[in-house]
Amino acid sequence: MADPADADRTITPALAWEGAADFTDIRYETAAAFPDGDGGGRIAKITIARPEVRNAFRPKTVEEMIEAFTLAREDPEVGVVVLAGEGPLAFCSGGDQRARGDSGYVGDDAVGQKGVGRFLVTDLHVQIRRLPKPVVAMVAGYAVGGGHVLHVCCDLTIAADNATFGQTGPKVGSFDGGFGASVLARQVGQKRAKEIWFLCRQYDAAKALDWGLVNEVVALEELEEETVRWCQDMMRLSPFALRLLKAGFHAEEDGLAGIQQLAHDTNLLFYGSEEAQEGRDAFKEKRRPEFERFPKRP
Ligand SMILES: CC(C)(COP(=O)(O)OP(=O)(O)OC[C@H]1O[C@@H](n2cnc3c(N)ncnc32)[C@H](O)[C@@H]1OP(=O)(O)O)[C@@H](O)C(=O)NCCC(=O)NCCSC(=O)c1cc(O)c2ccccc2c1O
Repeated sequence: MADPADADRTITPALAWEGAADFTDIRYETAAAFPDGDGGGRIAKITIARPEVRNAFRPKTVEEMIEAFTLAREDPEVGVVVLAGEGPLAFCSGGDQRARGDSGYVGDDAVGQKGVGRFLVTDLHVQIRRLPKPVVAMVAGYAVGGGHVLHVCCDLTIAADNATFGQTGPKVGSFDGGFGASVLARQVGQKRAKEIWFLCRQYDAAKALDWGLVNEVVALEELEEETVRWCQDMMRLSPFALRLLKAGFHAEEDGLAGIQQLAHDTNLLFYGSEEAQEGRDAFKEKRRPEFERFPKRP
């Protein structure tokens, strides 16, 4: 049970967030990363805004998150994305059990899902893994069930002192044997990942830090300030280097799909070369490409 005293604690806002799109279940906001003008770019923040159910997600919530992550990806100003939950009590409590049908989660109003059970959150996991910008989970309170899997899928996690982590699937007749198990095992090791899933215990922030499940633990009040500091540090670095690093980390873990992303990221670089441009120009000019001009590098 959440500590009732936590309900009166407030996370200090660190940036002047501006609403950047209208959603029902989430908020999508962006802010200048360096309000003092000491750098450029923006940070995007996606907040699950259903505190009455500890930020559990229904199909519509996931649909909106997918749209928001697409907005963040496509915005050339945005360098880092923060994923958060509304309020001090929960990051996310996983799938909304009231929307759980007999063959997945069912949405009444979500596009293309009327009455059809799905695990749409799977698409969101893949999207976060593929997003060519760092994604930081900012965890206050509970990150449990599918909410725990969400933070596992993020690149970094900054936790508040009241954060509580755990998987609940086997308690409620569910499990995530996808990234929820495999990526978790990469993060904390097989024995601990199996413990988390097989015993369904809850772990406090100190234990999560000790296990390498989170990157940093701070007072709840300072959670956003600390998260933004980490984002600012990344915003000062080469975005393409970070993109390639993320793809590199996932290349092996995500199998052929991971290698594909890394390979296509190298295409982006190759297209900028004279050698690649010679191929394109020769085709357009209907002539033989002069690739002999380019070195056969050792
Ligand atoms: C998160 C809690 C530990 C918090 O406990 P606390 O005592 O602080 O608060 P309450 O229990 O009183 O909750 C307040 C209020 O919120 C409602 N609520 C909380 N979580 C959910 C939820 N997930 N769905 C619906 N409603 C929720 C709760 O009923 C209360 O409402 P009242 O009207 O009674 O006031 C604790 O709440 C808790 O343990 N929650 C459940 C956590 C859980 O089991 N989540 C689901 C796991 S399964 C899952 O998430 C999942 C999702 C997927 O999309 C998958 C996809 C593919 C494979 C697997 C998937 C999967 O397993």
